[in-house]
Amino acid sequence: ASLATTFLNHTYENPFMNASGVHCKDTKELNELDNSKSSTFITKSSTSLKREGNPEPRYFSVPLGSINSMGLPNEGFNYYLKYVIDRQQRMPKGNPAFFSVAGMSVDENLKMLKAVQDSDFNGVTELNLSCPNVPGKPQVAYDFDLLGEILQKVFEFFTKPLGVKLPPYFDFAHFDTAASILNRFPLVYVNCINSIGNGLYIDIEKESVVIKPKNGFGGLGGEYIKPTALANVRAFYTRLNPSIKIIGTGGIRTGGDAFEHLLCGATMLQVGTELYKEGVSVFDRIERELKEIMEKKGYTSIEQFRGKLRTL
Ligand SMILES: CC(C)(C)CCc1c(C(=O)O)[nH]c(=O)[nH]c1=O
Repeated sequence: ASLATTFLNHTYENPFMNASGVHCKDTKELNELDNSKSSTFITKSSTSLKREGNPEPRYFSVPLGSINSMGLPNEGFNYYLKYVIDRQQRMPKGNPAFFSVAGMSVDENLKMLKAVQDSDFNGVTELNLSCPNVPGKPQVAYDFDLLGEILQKVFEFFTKPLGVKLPPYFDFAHFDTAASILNRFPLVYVNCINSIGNGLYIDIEKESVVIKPKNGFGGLGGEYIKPTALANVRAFYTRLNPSIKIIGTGGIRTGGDAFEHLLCGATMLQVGTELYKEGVSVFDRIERELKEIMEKKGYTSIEQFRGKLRTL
């Protein structure tokens, strides 16, 4: 069975890569990803300037996943742009890399995207729409008027491949409204989902929360979020123009989880929490497990079952 995956006219040897934010903060982590069985990588969402992020503990692994309130710690936009452009020069035939931006304001996002547009970067850009809005208003992706406005402004000048990272939605009216907005723009993909926002994990022995920022509230990842991730992948796969691909992120721990995301219609698959727990060897394991499942079912390629989820 082959895991070959064509995405944006490039054939990757497999659909797997890291989720932004995990194992992608500096050159060491990015190089390790690039030399792993991950088909490519995405950088930590960058802001214009380097950010320390929130006080620690700000990430905590738990039996069924993870909780985090990192606060966008990153080396700054120029650091990551330099990394991906140096890599293009080092490996002109390398798989296209992904570059994530998450400005703290609409203007900061536009400024960074203009810089990407004017640069030699020839990979894929991901706009993290969980980026914060003005205090008191929900994140951009949950403010539908602002969602349309920011994409309108971006596509007035951005002509390189652009995808968006979406938080989970939980209501059909939200799936419908978000999809109707996204369908208006020449996006190359939507990435479903970001962590489920503002969960709370408690250590019963200490009768305490486990992360310091936000009184312990943080984004959930891992097994907790797979059903929500699958639903969002399926909801957007069935609502968006076929030209807008789906990247499946959320709860991918085994080859079976990957198979389920592909059944829902995902093209590329991102691994976050499990990569944090296992390190880059997670890609070897998940790829082996997915191949075993495909062979048992008689599939030789992913196209034979992608999107073919049955209903009753
Ligand atoms: C939540 C934000 C800090 C606004 C964006 C960065 C981010 C973070 C983070 O840096 O805290 N964590 C996530 O699970 N998803 C994200 O998109």
